[in-house]
Amino acid sequence: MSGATHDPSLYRDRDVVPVKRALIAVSDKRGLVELATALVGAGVEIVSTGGTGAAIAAAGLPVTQVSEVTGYPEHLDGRVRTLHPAVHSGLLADLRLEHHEAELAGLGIEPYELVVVNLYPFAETVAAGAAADAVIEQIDIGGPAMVRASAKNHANVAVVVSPERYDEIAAAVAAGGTTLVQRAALAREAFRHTASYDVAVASWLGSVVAPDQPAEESPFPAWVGGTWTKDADLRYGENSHQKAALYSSQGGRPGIAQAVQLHGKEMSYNNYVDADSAVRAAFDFDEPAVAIIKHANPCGIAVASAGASDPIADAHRRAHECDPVSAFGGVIAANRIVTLEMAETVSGVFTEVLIAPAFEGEALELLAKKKNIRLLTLPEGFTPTAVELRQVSGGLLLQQADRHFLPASEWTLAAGDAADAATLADLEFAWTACRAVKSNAILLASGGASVGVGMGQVNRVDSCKLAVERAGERATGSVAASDAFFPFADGLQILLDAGVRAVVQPGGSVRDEEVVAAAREAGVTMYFTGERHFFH
Ligand SMILES: NC(=O)c1ncn([C@@H]2O[C@H](COP(=O)(O)O)[C@@H](O)[C@H]2O)c1NC=O
Repeated sequence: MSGATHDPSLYRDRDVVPVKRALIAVSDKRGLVELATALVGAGVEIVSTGGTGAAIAAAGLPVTQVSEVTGYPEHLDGRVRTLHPAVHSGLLADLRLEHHEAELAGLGIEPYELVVVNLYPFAETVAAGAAADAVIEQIDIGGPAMVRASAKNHANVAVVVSPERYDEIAAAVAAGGTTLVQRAALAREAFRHTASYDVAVASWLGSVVAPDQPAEESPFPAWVGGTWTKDADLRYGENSHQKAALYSSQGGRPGIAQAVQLHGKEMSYNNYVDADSAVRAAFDFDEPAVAIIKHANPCGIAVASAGASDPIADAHRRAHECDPVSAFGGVIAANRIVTLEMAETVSGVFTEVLIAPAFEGEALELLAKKKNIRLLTLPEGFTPTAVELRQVSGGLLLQQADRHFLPASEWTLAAGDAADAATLADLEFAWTACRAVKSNAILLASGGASVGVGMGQVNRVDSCKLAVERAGERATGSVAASDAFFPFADGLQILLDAGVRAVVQPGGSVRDEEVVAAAREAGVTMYFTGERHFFH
């Protein structure tokens, strides 16, 4: 229980607070000298920690070292510097209260009206791969303590945690002081900053130094922290009556949210969802690949054919040919640089979004002539998501992303003759590509390109019908992949009747014998992978 009285009549009004004394301790020294110059120009006394004070003094500006205020040298390798009542009482005194003012004066402690702090670069040190002890030294203790104290006391103190606010704060100081509204906004920013910092520290300790369980028991920690900052309000959500916004995860790996838009109208909520699916599908492949997505499902997916003169253009052309009707208004992802040749084929089709690692100059120039297409590049350092989070009411599901594609060498031949190399390559392509198709998924492929996709049906028979119908004549001689086992022979029979020549599926149904017999009777090769690719 705090000792505060909370008697509203005791609080004196304080809106504009003139700044007479500022405490500055910053790791990131960008803009420091300019800010200090402005403050000194406005008659502000500056108190600073070692490195910050040295930088200010080197600029020829007057500065008081914090050790002079505390009467203690900075000690324990700098672990204790500002952690002292002479500092913290000056930050926490609520000068709206007469007795705080009197107590502070009695102790001979002077208040601060401005605190400028940014914290030790913890996340950057982790990212640089530093050893645990070096990382621990970068857990800032004194900084967050000052930030939190000043933010709590924003009735009296303005706290600045970002160099982006320096101009604004210098202007306020010069104009006579900070306003309560301004200080409250800065306090909000300050607590978000320390909260994000603590999440980063807690996550690192929980995953690197002291995992909750041995990794072989569970790769998932007992606690998951995360903070996200808003990038943009979107025009609307999945539908126009739903409001929506895009957030970036702080400290996470860069992904679709950080993609750079080079051209076109604002990205919509559905554009982001589909672009994410498209990128994920294209990056399931190591070889040049293109995925065309509609409503989170591929309507075409292909890798470059061997010896293609322009591999990514070839992959796109063949992905498009899978289902040109559905590709209208599609979202395309390429896992290689978009070439002029690919741009030429894309420009002939109405396309919502094209996202890729980069664009050749001429490709960008050509596509940018089209008003309706959005062109995006993936952020630097992009890698496919390794762990997926999904919200469920009241909680969150975490799972490792499905990026495990058993090669044909690990499959079991269940029916027919062993496939030749070309057929096996096609089966491997189909098996990988069908991961990107919502269950129940059936994908027919030929020559490293999908030719018919049956997606999202609540029984496998309908997925087979859909895949065969979409493939038309191309079903004959194609190969098929099924994301999970055939529970009966009926779905498979549809594929066999359509002329499919080889099938890959997990196997494992109680009626596998019936299913294998149907394949044998049709003289069709069938492999079991022993692993499925459900996708919801
Ligand atoms: N130990 C302390 O009392 C302490 N007080 C302030 N700091 C941090 O020291 C940094 C500034 O140090 P310098 O001015 O020496 O470059 C800031 O990031 C600030 O958050 C401290 N460092 C760590 O906890």
